[in-house]
Amino acid sequence: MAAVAGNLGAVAGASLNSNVLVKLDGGSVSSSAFLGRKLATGGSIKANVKHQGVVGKRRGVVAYVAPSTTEKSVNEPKKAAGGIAEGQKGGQCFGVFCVTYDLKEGERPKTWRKTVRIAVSGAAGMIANHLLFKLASGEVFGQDQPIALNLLGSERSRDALEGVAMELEDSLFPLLREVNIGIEPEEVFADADWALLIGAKPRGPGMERADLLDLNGQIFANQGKALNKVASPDVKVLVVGNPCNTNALIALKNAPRLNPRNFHALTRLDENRAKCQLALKAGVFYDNVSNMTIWGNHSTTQVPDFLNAKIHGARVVDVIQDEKWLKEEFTPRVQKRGGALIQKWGRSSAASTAVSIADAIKSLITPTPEGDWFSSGVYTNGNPYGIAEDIIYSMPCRSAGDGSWELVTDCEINDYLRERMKKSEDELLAEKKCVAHLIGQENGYCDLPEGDTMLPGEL
Ligand SMILES: NC(=O)c1ccc[n+]([C@@H]2O[C@H](COP(=O)([O-])OP(=O)(O)OC[C@H]3O[C@@H](n4cnc5c(N)ncnc54)[C@H](O)[C@@H]3O)[C@@H](O)[C@H]2O)c1
Repeated sequence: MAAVAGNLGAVAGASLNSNVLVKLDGGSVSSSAFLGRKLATGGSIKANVKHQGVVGKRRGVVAYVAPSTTEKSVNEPKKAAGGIAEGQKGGQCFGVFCVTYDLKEGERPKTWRKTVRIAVSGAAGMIANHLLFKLASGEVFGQDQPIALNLLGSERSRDALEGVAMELEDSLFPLLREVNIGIEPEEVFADADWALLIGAKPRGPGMERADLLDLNGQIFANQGKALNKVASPDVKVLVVGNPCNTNALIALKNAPRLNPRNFHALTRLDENRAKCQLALKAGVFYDNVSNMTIWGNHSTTQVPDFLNAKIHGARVVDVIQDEKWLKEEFTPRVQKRGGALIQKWGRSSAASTAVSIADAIKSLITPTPEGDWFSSGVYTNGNPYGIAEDIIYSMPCRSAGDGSWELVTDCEINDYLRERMKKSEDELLAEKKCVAHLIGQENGYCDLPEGDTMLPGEL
């Protein structure tokens, strides 16, 4: 943890043990048992600061004030959860986010809602570097919604994680009430209302696809176990790290306490890409494209559904009237968009992925517009499309805006779609066999379909 910022900068360089009481600027500073961040001076501070009665004393301070009407104020003693030592929940509080101020009742921002706690893995990576600032700005959860960020990194990205937290400090986001960092999922996921699982190992040179499934699968098995143990019982889990459908299944299977319906694999980027291509072809602005389903796996077997999609409320097939283009150009273009982007600038999509994560969250916390739907990789426990049960498969969903979703059950499926949907389903069933040892099943074997269908460069 870093407990050094603002007024506390004066003590930088000191090494404070836990349970020390420090008087500072007339306020009282009490410490908790957080681990200290190494300071530039080589010292470390083990203090969680409680500074009273200084609201408005320096510009921007009020922006970080916690208590308000939120019940998750860092001023309140933290209850132990899931065997996590008190003071370690959520990871280690960082810098200015360790400073909390007691506000007088009348000074609390009454319009703010209960703090939402968001755990983000791979927080020092490229996607998170875009996403975290969207979350903190209020763009995703709303301008009256304070948030706490619990950031999970890997051993290798420990320093980078602090760099990210420093940038969050310097951004002075009014709604950002806490930033906690750590490398232990059981600490970082504590009390999480949302878990955005982005961090994963990239595919190394010469690495077989099966090896990657196993390597990343172990990460998601551990993270599933940690979520099961310490996250909020209603935590919404969005898996981004590839292969995201199977990783989501692994996390779900390792979290029996949690509702399987709360696990999602991100296919919103694919949906957005498909909408963009249809808009381009039809010569319309892309917000006129609706009802876009991505069926199946987030791989090149995914099926962008032009049969049920609409432009200006009319069927795409009636507006574009070029079936050959829809089948032979549109479909592979969406399936391989990730690779095309990498060829252009040498790295995988990060900003547009972050946008699509924001979109995916907003789709679950906002009522879906009448007649429309969104795509998400969801648990196939009962569906009218004949998709195998017990996998994570992208399908059309609607939400009442409370974090839950319902399947759209009346899509038209023709032979063209059915054949391709089956291929993607077969791929997911094969991936599931490969990771049987990680989801409590026996007799696993890895016999993946011919060809490399994972998105190029994204693995
Ligand atoms: N589903 C999608 O639409 C989609 C789109 C783009 C990328 N992705 C995937 O998202 C993932 C992240 O992409 P990126 O560009 O941010 O990668 P990145 O390499 O920039 O960042 C990944 C970060 O995760 C960290 N990490 C690795 N293992 C970890 C672990 N066990 N716990 C916590 N952190 C860990 C790494 O140290 C790194 O900082 C990749 O798997 C990529 O394939 C998915």
